[in-house]
Amino acid sequence: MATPNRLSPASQAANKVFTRVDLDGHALPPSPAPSSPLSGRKRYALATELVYTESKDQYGASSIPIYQSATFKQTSSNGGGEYDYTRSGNPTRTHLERHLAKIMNATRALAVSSGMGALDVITRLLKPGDEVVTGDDLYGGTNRLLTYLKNNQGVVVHHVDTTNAECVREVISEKTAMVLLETPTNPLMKIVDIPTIARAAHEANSKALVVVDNTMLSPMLLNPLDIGADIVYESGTKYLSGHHDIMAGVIACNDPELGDKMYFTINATGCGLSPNDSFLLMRGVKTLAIRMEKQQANAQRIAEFLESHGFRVRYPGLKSHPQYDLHWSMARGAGAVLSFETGDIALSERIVEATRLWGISVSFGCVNSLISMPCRMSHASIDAKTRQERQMPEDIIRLCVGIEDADDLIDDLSRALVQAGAVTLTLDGFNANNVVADDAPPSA
Ligand SMILES: Cc1ncc(COP(=O)(O)O)c(C=O)c1O
Ligand SMILES: N[C@@H](CCSC[C@H](N)C(=O)O)C(=O)O
Repeated sequence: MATPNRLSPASQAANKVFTRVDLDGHALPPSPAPSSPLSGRKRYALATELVYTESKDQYGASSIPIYQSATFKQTSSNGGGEYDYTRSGNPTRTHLERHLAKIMNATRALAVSSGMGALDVITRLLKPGDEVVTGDDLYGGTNRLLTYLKNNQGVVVHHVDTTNAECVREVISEKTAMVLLETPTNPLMKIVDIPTIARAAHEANSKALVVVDNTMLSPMLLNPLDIGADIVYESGTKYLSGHHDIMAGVIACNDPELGDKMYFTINATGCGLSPNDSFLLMRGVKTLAIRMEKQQANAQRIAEFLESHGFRVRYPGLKSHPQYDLHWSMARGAGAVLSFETGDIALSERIVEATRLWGISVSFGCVNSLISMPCRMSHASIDAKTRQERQMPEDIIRLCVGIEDADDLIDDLSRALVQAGAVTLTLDGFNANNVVADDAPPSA
């Protein structure tokens, strides 16, 4: 990372009205929001905090205006205004970031142009020779970026089974600069013990950064910063926005220095979230609680439906999930993504293609329900050999459950299962034709 500029006396004078400046000498808006409970006011329940904002808008606008402006006029030749250029800061984005800091239990939040953009900002904290410890069941794009860093930037990346804290301990050392975790993993829905791994990482190297990708759960269901993480990030494209109409990424932390370093990268590279997308993300966040509640209730019903008909279902809301207790020791809900296996790749393809209500699409967290085959779609950037080594079943079907009527979703899925030949009809209903053992490979 480039050495930060020192402030010239002129900039110091120009910025004297601001209490904090960034690594480049720009004034930093106070974070979190003045409406934050960290400023001493009563903390409401999360569903309330998601919608509650205090705006100082000159006309009392109830919703943050979109400051669709690249530049901001200054009142003096020294500059020094709170905003000068949207790459460096924009009032709509700042409003969103303050709100995010509040709901992510952080003192600083940053909004960028995608979830991968967020991980790019975070991994720029690394330098050649640094070691990263991460999972062997990761989102495909995360795996791709880490592979790039390994091949081109001299970063050493260890992929281990992060669902087994012992496997993580074995590779953690004083050289570990970052531990990058996802829970539940995408798409195998495996659970990672954040507090135990964070403790092990910090014991080995007090400067090691524990980073958690919280995309699958959102701040509605988990606050990784409260249980040992140093940085949390998520794809705002998913639950936070909820409608698949924007790409966004959010990052949050409690260490001001870390926050400033990441802000430096955002300003230096220009990946801050646009004013219009900041507005849309802010609007989406307000309905997070009600969407997540409905999506989760639907997901639970669908997981139980599939399991009761003999499918092997991976969902932390099911008691049969091998890490059910661990998940619920950290999280407030199971989320709305689940996966199941059929034992046969062609059969899975027929099921996916036979659904009508379920859109064949990557991504999750949207109000609409989606169905996909991760090995062909979201995780196709992980090569087939690596997928096999990581025991990712090629026949796995991922369901990302939306807010539709649960009976309609179940009816559509039932029809698709019958049409695809995945089940045998009996007088009592139907049952999966193939019972998938825990470690059985799917037939091609
Ligand atoms: C778990 C997870 N993390 C990060 C990302 C990256 O987010 P984005 O698509 O917004 O770049 C995704 C999906 O794309 C994801 O599923
Ligand atoms: N073609 C895209 C695939 C995006 S996958 C989006 C999402 N994270 C998911 O899991 O569905 C790419 O190459 O990144």
